[in-house]
Amino acid sequence: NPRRKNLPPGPPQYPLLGNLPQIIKAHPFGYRAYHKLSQQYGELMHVKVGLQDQIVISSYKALKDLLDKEEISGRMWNGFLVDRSHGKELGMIFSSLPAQKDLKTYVMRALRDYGFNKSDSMEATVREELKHFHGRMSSIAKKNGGLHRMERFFQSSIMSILWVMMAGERYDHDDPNLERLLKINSTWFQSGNFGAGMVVAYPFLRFLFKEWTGYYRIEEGNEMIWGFIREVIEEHRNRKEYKSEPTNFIDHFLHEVDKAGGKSELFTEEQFVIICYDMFQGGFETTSNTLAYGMLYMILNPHIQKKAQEELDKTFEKRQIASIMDKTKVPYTTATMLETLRMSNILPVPGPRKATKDYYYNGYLIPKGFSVALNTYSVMRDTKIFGDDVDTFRPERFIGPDGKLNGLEQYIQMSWGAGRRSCIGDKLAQTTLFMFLTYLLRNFSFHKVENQPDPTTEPIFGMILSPQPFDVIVKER
Ligand code: HEM
Repeated sequence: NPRRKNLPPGPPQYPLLGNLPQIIKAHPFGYRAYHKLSQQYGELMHVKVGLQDQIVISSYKALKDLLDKEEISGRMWNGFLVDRSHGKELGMIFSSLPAQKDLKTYVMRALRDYGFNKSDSMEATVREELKHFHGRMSSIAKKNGGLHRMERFFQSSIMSILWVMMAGERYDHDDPNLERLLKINSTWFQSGNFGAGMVVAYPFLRFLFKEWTGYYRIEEGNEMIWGFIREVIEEHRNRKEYKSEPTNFIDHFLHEVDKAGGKSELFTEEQFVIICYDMFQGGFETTSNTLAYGMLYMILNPHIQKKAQEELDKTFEKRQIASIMDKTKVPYTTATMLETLRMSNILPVPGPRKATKDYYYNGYLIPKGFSVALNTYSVMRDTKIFGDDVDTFRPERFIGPDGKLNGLEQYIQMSWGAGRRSCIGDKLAQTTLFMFLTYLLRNFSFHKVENQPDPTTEPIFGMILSPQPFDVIVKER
């Protein structure tokens, strides 16, 4: 095939296996394997993951140049993703249909009416959550000498914040519905093990080896989440408020569904179920795990924690909750947050794009139908951008000689993708991270348990990375 000679370089392929042998040999975690292989094959690399052809983009420049191109603004939708939405291309994250664009625009506009992406109301929601969170942290500090096992610790707060944006009401930490939702999400995410990786490589395996591929967990998660959202819809329908003046996103959508009277492909209940699914999956595990990593890096680097606390003590009163506008007042703490995002990089290879048409870049062909992977891990570990010590946690790299942020922050923005398929939650995520981190460090301190080995920063591998559970001593300051 003459077209193939224009493909980007990549390792030689084996029949049926494609490049799986080289990928697995390079590193058991796919994203690190891509990092290693891309150092050999370049910023655009062609690999075959089992039966799936993929172009891997591994430099900041190529990502920046390519991600906003319409030709690669589709999203891969196969295997377990098809089952997630009943075999139909629905929702915002995984659909490549023209309707996705309209739906995303609608969701962002509608959510905005209820505070999403509006600085004041977003901060008010986070502030409210932090007030409750303080109580939780205080009681931890008072018990067992402050010893606490950090495991999915921030999930409930982050879900509460998201729920206020969507449903207009807050869940208490011990609300059984919140607990259910948290359990549902963890079921789905924990299925992202090696087996699920094999399901990506060979989608049909999921039907043959449900147990081995972990696919039964995905099925279980799907059932639970659809059920949960259907109950929410029913509850909102029974309340009937949506009929007159919707006061939250869910009611707003139901209002639109009724108005459309079955004539719209956007406003259907089935579409709504998948939108909620998208919001839970995109908006929840990501920010929570980044925050957990933040805590971990603080206990592993007490000198950095101390330096950030000194800066915060000079700038904020105890119990004062910072605003994202205060970022420049506390450059070192902001740099600590950026370094946390860089090092934890919880979505090192996010849900792949798909080329919907052929596209040429620097003479290389990205063929229609190929999957396109955004290898942000290679950006976050690029020694030409961040210096030789990319594997060290060092916030100073974001600070210039004048003591201010030096502009390297722009590279961290790639954590949220770019172009019309970029993340809708980057602002909420950054606001939450900044407000939580500043508040936590101003009011509490975090320490290693004496005589225990250092907790590892190696992640639990999954669709979204998370730190392994670790012990911490929390002290109120
Ligand atoms: C640390 C936090 C987060 C990270 C690192 C992150 C990262 C990403 C990335 C890399 C993408 C794909 C971008 C692309 O293809 O160009 C994405 C898409 C998306 N994210 Fe996030 N995200 C985070 C938080 C959130 C939050 C808080 C929400 C919702 C409130 C959210 C909702 C979404 C949605 C709906 C999409 C799909 C957009 C589309 O396909 O058009 N994310 N996110």
